[in-house]
Amino acid sequence: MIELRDISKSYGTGSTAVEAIRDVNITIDKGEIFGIIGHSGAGKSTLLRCVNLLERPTTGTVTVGDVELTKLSTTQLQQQRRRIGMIFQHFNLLSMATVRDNIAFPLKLAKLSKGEMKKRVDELLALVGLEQHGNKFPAQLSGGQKQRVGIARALANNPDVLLCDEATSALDPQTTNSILSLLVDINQKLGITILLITHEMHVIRSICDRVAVIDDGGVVEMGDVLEVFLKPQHPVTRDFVSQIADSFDPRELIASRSGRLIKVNYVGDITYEPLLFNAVKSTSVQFTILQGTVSRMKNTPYGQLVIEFIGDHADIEKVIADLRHKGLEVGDLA
Ligand SMILES: Nc1ncnc2c1ncn2[C@@H]1O[C@H](COP(=O)(O)OP(=O)(O)OP(=O)(O)O)[C@@H](O)[C@H]1O
Repeated sequence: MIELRDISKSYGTGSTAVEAIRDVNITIDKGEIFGIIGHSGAGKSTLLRCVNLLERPTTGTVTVGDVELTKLSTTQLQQQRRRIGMIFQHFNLLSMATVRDNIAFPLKLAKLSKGEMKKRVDELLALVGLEQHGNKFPAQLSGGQKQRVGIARALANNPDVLLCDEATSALDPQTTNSILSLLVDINQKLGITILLITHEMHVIRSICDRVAVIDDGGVVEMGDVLEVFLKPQHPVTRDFVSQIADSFDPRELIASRSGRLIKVNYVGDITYEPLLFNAVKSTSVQFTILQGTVSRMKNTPYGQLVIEFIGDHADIEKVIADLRHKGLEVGDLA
């Protein structure tokens, strides 16, 4: 649905030039929720704005659907932008217009009749749960409600793609979660492809299918959220993962424990099965859980444990082999 090929973007020229994006290649499938995460200044906004050409890349091509946007005329580009909705951190609503008029704004540009416009605004108000608030002004709404207006406006022309520019960064945790649920709902009901940028790993973990980590203008890691989250390779990725992980490093225990310390990762329905108990019960091995997380990423349960096994070496090997056979990823803590 979205293809960014060899994208670079520089601001300024000569000795003051800033290379905000360098050689980025990302392909996003139809119906995916794709997240781009990076620290402040990494280039997230620039990259997102390259997708609808609010920023024109210095080099490279942008294709949305089967249309290469980078080679269109201004008029053709305006037409194609209707297929790409966008929401913003600070909502960007018209303060002097009611909720209904804010949502109707892109419909006016698309020259819908009054009747069609009313019908569509009613549908959109229902979709984002604001049926009771159509005649209010933005100043009379909470942050979460303002973002719902932003989402309704972005969806007005039935876009194929929704770009989200730090859409929950100005919201408290509870409101953030309600907006994230709404985005998933929209993705599932309407099949819209969502591309979001964020500096919060929580956002990625809650709703994204895949993630790209960017640092200093380049992609340093990309893949399925589960894969990247459970086995982060790049220091910047590890940094983001640690935002939602236990800050205690279990390797500090190695010197003080006499048993064998093992790290176990598991994903999917086996998370809720008594695999550890079953693996040790016919052996002499005892175990202690030293650290553990059992949680969910989007809809997938997963667990990460650090376990101390005490017992006969051969029996411990047998337990490890049994766990691996059941699909768990098992390795020594090192
Ligand atoms: N219009 C501009 N002119 C010059 N430099 C710019 C411009 N916009 C962004 N930059 C520079 O490009 C780099 C990337 O900025 P960008 O805003 O894309 O990062 P970001 O990851 O979105 O950061 P933040 O999370 O703080 O918004 C930064 O070094 C920034 O100073």
